[in-house]
Amino acid sequence: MTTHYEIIVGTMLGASEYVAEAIAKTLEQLGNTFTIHLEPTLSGINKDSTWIVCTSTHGAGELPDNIQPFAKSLKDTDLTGVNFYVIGLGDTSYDTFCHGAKDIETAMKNTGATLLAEPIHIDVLEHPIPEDEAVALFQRSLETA
Ligand SMILES: Cc1cc2nc3c(=O)[nH]c(=O)nc-3n(C[C@H](O)[C@H](O)[C@H](O)COP(=O)(O)O)c2cc1C
Repeated sequence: MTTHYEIIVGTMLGASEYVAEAIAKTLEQLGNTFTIHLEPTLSGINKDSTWIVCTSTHGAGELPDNIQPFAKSLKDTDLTGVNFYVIGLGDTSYDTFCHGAKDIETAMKNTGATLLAEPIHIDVLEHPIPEDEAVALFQRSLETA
């Protein structure tokens, strides 16, 4: 069955965008379709699709600027029935490792949306090319979801 995926990207320096593109390629090879959102807005994202939030963390554990308006708009929104995955990029030298991804996971759950698999948190210190690790882990998530 073909599934459409809405890939919501939070990025400052582009690494999460590369990860999103690699995930999209994998999904496409499996016969699915996708849209990548680099300036995500709630109204622009299809609620009948599966969502993937792919975001880094910046500042002192904050979400990148481009995804902050989207994250704020989740408050008081009902997304019951929406299924989602989370892929976070971070650096374990910060004690706020992947806090942005963790915050948006909580915000999504508070809307009533359903997390389909354990969130993926990639340490870019250990994986300087995070897309390879992300694809490997995400393929496992698809199998268990
Ligand atoms: C100024 C700055 C602050 C950062 N703060 C955090 C942080 O608080 N927690 C974390 O896990 N990673 C942090 N990182 C690491 C980034 O999340 C990591 O480099 C990531 O790969 C960047 O992805 P992007 O290019 O998609 O933004 C920080 C990086 C920079 C440059």
